[in-house]
Amino acid sequence: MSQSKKLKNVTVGQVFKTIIWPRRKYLSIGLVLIIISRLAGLVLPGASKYLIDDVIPNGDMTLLKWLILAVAVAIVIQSVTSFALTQILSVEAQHLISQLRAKVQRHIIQLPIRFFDNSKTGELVSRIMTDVEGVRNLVGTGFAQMIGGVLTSLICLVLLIVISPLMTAFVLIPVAVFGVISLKAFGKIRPIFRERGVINAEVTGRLTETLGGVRVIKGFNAEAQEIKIFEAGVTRLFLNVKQSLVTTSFVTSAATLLLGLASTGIMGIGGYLIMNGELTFGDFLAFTLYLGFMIAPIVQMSNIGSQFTEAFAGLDRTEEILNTPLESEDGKRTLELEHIHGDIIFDKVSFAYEPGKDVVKGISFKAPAGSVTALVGTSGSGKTTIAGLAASFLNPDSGTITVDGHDLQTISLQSYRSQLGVVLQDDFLFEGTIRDNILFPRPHATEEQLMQAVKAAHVQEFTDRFEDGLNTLIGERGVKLSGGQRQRIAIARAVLADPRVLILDEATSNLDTESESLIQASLKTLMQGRTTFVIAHRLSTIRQADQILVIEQGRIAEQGRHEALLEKKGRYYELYTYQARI
Ligand SMILES: Nc1ncnc2c1ncn2[C@@H]1O[C@H](COP(=O)(O)OP(=O)(O)OP(=O)(O)O)[C@@H](O)[C@H]1O
Repeated sequence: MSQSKKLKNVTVGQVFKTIIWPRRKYLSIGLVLIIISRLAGLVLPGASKYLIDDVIPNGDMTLLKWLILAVAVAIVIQSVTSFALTQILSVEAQHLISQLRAKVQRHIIQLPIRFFDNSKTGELVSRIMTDVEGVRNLVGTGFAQMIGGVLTSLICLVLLIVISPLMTAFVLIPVAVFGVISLKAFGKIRPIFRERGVINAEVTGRLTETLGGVRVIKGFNAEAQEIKIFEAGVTRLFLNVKQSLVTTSFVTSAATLLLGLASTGIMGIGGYLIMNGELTFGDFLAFTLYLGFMIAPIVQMSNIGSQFTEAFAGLDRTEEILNTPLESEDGKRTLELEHIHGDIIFDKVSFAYEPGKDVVKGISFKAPAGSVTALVGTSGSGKTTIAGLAASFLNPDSGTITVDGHDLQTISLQSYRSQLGVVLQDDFLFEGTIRDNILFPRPHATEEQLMQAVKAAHVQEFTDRFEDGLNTLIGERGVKLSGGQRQRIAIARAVLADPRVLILDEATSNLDTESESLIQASLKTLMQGRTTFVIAHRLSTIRQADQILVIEQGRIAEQGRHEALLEKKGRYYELYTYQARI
């Protein structure tokens, strides 16, 4: 709710400039087709007048033939133009949707990590896939209907005035009342549509989490709770739709009522005028038919109006995302480093997720190029945050981090991250082959480079057992891998990427001895010659580290190598002996 309040309305002018104007070619062709189609549509009521006033009373067979020919041609024109219209405009609308989806995804993926910390995955999926869908109404057939409707109504209005100004005036009053009602109504439902986007995203977000975490849910027997939460979500969605339906159906009914009353009045006035000889039967029939043609689009407008309102509401939300600054949009990040040596220095670095609550408090240390810095400490002490700062995922609130003497905040993300590698606990593998997963950071690596990485990470030890080797599919449609196997793929990927700076979050899970020793060996190769920050859980890694930082509540409590720290019998000794006891 608070999110929707923050939103600014997208204006008609903005939409015209960014969506309508660039498509002026399609839309003008569409417009011409609409004009032809609507004019053709008026041939039938026009012909009826001649049929009644001239052909039938005079028995004029020649005129009858011409009339029938004209009506038949008009109908063919109408069907051809409406086909072409749908083809041109609907296809262009879908094209626009795909372009917008790509644009929103491109933007979202470049937002800072902090943004993702605060958003649900499913919610973002919904923003990319669903929010932009409404725009099809702006460019697609909705647009054609609106322009066509306005045009038909105007032409019919002129024809009605020509036939009888008095009867036309009688019709215009309810039309004006209807106009006021519908304008008010659409102003009211725009926030409802926007709220729908929010609810939709929330419900989808939770659903994605529920399905992803199904093991935990079943493990805690929490199905009933999730069912309840989802039901509550879909009910909110239903109530929202209901609310907008009440408004739109009110508008449609108001139209039917007001315009129906007008038609009734017309019957009276028309009958009176015919009896007085001031109106012919043909004119009366044509008036009634034209009136229908004028009214139909106005009633339809309520539908189109809600489609437009929906489009605008979706655009409001899309615009909000597109206005969120990209992580690279920090004017200071202009330094391009061709090659990074990897000397990293933290100088009095502080960081807070929430203002006033520092999680990292004035930390200073040096990580020389090629060294391994192990971060140890209790849970929540700030290890991941420090690693995130070194990875440029987070920026210090005060103090500086320098890389080869340059402030990390001035280095372009592209140039730093191209020399950065991360191996995280629950590493990200996607559907595809093992080969694709390893090649992911360097899709154009040679077979030789790939094989080197595969060997270094001891991936072959298990892929050799698969019939398709490295080409084995993993994920839903392929084999399931063990935790240790997944880690080795992640390590192979990092070896192939050959980064200068490496962030490593060691897995805490206990592995069997064979896996464990293979992983240790792989990690050793991986860390060699790279500036490594490792959130260390394995004793072997900690022992070999060039320096260990013992983190306590965001500060470095102790610093040194394993043996020296043990001798000191301080905090590290306590942690170490406590772990050893377990
Ligand atoms: N995205 C976030 N928003 C707000 N607070 C956060 C966020 N991430 C972490 N914190 C807080 O910052 C503190 C340090 O967290 P951090 O993840 O760095 O600790 P850690 O030492 O890595 O813990 P662990 O070993 O359990 O992973 C914790 O108190 C945590 O609650």
